[in-house]
Amino acid sequence: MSVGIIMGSTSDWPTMEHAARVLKDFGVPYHAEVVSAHRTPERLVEYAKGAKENGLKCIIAGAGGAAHLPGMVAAMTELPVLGVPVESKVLKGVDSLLSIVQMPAGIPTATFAIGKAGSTNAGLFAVAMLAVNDAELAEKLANFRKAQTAKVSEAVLPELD
Ligand SMILES: Nc1c(C(=O)O)ncn1[C@@H]1O[C@H](COP(=O)(O)O)[C@@H](O)[C@H]1O
Repeated sequence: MSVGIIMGSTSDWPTMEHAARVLKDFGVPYHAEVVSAHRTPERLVEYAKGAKENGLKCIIAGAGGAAHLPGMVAAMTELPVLGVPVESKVLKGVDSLLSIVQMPAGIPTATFAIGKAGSTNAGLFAVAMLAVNDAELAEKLANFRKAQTAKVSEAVLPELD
């Protein structure tokens, strides 16, 4: 049981490391690497076609700008692909978001929020999918949610002067 994390460039790591952090914290094995539909198209084909037999259960794919990576991976595997739009400099990630979200019917690609929140949630979503068939992981996820709720409930706002 392991999760693949891929990204179009090393420059995406500050965003994609949040997905990796979630998986690490939940004890889910993952393998992160750079694969680009544009810059390493042959590597992409090899990665996507071999993903299932290499033991991956799902793939978290992050990319920025003309973010074709998640959709192209989804085109070549039946594994669930979770797309993370990385915030781009010029268009603030709206380009990445729209590139990932508007897939043609037949090749579903889950799309998360732009940036850190999306990457974190993609990690949590992968955990939730794996937890369906893993009672120990399901318990960890339930405990995480309880702790999060408690933290928010106990939050104290500052008094005004
Ligand atoms: N969107 C893609 C793909 C792809 O979709 O295959 N490959 C690289 N890129 C994106 O280009 C941006 C700039 O990359 P550089 O920082 O390397 O110039 C990154 O956000 C990357 O995800």
